[in-house]
Amino acid sequence: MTTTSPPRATSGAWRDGGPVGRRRFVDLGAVELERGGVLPAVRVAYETWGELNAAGDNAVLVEHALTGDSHVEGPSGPGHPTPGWWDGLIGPGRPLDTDRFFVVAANVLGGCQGSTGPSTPAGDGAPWGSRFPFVTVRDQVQTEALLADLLGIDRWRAILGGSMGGMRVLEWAVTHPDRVATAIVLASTAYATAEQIGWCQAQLLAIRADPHFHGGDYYEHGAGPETGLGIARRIAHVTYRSELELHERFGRDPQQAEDPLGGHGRYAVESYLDHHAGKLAGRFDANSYVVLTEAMNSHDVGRGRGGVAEALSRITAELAVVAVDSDRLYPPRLSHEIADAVPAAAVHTVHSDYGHDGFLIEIEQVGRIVANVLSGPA
Ligand SMILES: CC(=O)SCCNC(=O)CCNC(=O)[C@H](O)C(C)(C)COP(=O)(O)OP(=O)(O)OC[C@H]1O[C@@H](n2cnc3c(N)ncnc32)[C@H](O)[C@@H]1OP(=O)(O)O
Ligand SMILES: N[C@@H](CCO)C(=O)O
Repeated sequence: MTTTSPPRATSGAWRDGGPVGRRRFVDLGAVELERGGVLPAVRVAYETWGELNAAGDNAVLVEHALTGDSHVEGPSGPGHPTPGWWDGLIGPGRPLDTDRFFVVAANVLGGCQGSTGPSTPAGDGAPWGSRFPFVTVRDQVQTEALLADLLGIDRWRAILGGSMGGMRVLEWAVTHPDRVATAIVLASTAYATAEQIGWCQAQLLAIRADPHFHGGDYYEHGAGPETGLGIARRIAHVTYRSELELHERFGRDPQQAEDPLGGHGRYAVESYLDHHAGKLAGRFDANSYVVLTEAMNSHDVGRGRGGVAEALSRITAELAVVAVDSDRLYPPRLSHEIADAVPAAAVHTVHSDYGHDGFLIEIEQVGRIVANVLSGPA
């Protein structure tokens, strides 16, 4: 196997941590971080579908977005608090055809669904909390490269993902061009834009201003910063949808019998956002939200590489860039910027009324694009 960057340190023996439901765990040892320092004893949770062939050249990596996890496909159950977030994409005869492909999905470094993150124990047994280091998208990809090594995958047949997942796809293709045959980047960008960073600032402040945040060391307290996390989700969720969808779906309707003009009642859209806030606060760790949001803000494939265009020129993979036409958070111009820098890249458009979340909702269109891109030989 060859890599284009020197391997970073790993230490300690790898071991398979055994399954929980479909989810398996590997201990990767220590991972050196881009910003300095080392994360010791990194563990990654992952799931697989299908079989790795004898040549080891049929593996596909699916990269999840901010609040996703390794459970791309299948019902909820032990180890899987939610159903698959791209349910219908993986299986025999499906776009990620398990008769052809060995599909892998891992929970991201810094996450809260089995991989090492702020809520997992540090060496002293207490959760990392505020001590968890700053990690970048490159650190996350480096961790996935170590996982690939351990799974015996020298080169991915394809890597695909949307939003924050698309950031990791691009970083893979730029950092390890010889390890990626096909890259599919959906609803994403080569760098976090000023507006994206701006929306994230408000979300981070909402979490950090929650009195239950305790600087990130809230685990030993009874309550965590659910209110701040919920406000962050409300802000983010509006950016994930389109103005027209919200208008046509909710308009100025009150929530059932509530009276918004009375000072206490809610509009239906407020109730909808309350619902999404409560759901996320019930399933996601606020510190992970902070760590992953800061990682997204750090995203810039051009950093230290002579700029974005220079970095993208390293890509040798077949590159498909997928834009959602109503996406106001990762607008289609950002997909075209990527494609413009990679002469052989193809741009595909998903038509959706739903905005950025269209990459999760428009599963049939996404599936058709994925199947089409993967229909040929590597
Ligand atoms: C199913 C899961 O949770 S998968 C978990 C992992 N998820 C991920 O990784 C991706 C993150 N997920 C998401 O971002 C979102 O859940 C999406 C994109 C999948 C949601 O997309 P959509 O299917 O369009 O759902 P939508 O935004 O319309 O929300 C539907 C929910 O809002 C609720 N809702 C709708 N209107 C209202 C209202 N006026 N008041 C209160 N709740 C409302 C519905 O009852 C429904 O609740 P439920 O999801 O608990 O059943
Ligand atoms: N709704 C998605 C969008 C992030 O891009 C998530 O929560 O992961």
